[in-house]
Amino acid sequence: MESSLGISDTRLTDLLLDAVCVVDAEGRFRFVSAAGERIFGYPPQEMVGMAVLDLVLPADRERTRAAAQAVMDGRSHLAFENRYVRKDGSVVHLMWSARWYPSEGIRVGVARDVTQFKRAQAMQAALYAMSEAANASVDLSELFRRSHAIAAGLLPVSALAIVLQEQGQAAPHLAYHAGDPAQEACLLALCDLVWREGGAAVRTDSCASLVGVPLSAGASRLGVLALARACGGEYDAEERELLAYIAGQLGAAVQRRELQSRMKFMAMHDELTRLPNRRLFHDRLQTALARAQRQDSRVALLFIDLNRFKQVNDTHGHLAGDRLLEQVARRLASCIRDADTLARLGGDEFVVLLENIASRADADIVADKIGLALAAPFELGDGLVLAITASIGIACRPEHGDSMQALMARADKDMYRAKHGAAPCAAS
Ligand SMILES: Nc1nc2c(ncn2[C@@H]2O[C@H](COP(=O)(O)OP(=O)(O)OP(=O)(O)O)[C@@H](O)[C@H]2O)c(=O)[nH]1
Repeated sequence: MESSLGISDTRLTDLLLDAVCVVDAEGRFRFVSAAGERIFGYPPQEMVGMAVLDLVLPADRERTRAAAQAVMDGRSHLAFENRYVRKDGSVVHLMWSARWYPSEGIRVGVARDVTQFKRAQAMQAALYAMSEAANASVDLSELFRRSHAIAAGLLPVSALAIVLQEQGQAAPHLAYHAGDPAQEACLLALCDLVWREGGAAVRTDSCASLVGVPLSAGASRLGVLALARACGGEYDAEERELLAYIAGQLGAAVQRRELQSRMKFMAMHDELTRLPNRRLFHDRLQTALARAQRQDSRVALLFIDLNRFKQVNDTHGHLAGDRLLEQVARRLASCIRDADTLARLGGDEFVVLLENIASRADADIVADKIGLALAAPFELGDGLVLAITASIGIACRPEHGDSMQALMARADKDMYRAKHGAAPCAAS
């Protein structure tokens, strides 16, 4: 057919970026314009005679069948969206406008490739969802659960695994796995490969198609995020790119969270010995006293102050002093039970909180144990061996008071007397 300009309609449609498709009543292509090759990946002549639905992504077929029926019932359809599988197996997102011509028995549809737009939309959705998850979730496992849900909303996922490299650990450990348990082993093997080689990897196993991407933030390698899809082909380049994007967001969130928990730890612990600091100790003591008052139980405080520690610093240097404090902390920790609290109040002062003791004698036993533990010489490196002593003061609830202030003051006073060779405070 000629246009009023004397150019054939077909040559005009060939100029369009959108593909014009003419489909017969049986749902077979009768004509596809030149843009069809770019959009569907098939030369237009090869598409003639093919059933439309055979090219539609299986998940979208039912919707597409219903939309085609609506068009054939005379309802023109604008902006219907579905996905086709291109000749090379990749997926293209299309937006259609279509009309049925009853006298010719044909349906004419114009297909626009909106893949780039959809991808940008998906990335945007992932960005929002991930940043929301990163800020809202309370802990890492909740963040991982939400990231899993976001990934599953954008990609086919039958199982997901996250491995993380913790500080001081030799190798990354499994931090999260959800989905088909049968796929855990192959996901872990892929995580191991990605971690060792430092780059994204894909693998097709008997159980699934897998993809793994590094989790990192800046120059820090944090772990690996890996997905499995049980059926329906492999992850294409676009899906891998989307996953890398999610991993980038997740990596930044994990790093932020690690930083937060490190800061939280540092606010409550002593940097040198990693023991609870004064602030955390006060919290624990308050809680212990409240419990003791409820249960009418006994609590003891042991104040431990090293004797002439300043001399160690002055004679052997601050580093030797630090090493000595670290070793003292370890020896003190070995003298108490898990339920007791050992803290460093500052400098060379430590404190032990004993809960649920039967009598003052129990506190004396621990004090003797500490004296013995500290009596053995300390090897501080470079051949330096030192012996030290400590002064210990004891206060017990209820006999020395019921408040934190009263017990701390009493234990401090008792320690001072011990240091200066005076007899312990008289029992009150
Ligand atoms: N190496 C090291 N020294 C510290 C640290 N914190 C405090 N100090 C030092 O510990 C010393 C404590 O001095 P003092 O309180 O006089 O303790 P002392 O020498 O044991 O004195 P007495 O308790 O009276 O026997 C000071 O020299 C502080 O500078 C630390 O983290 N590392």
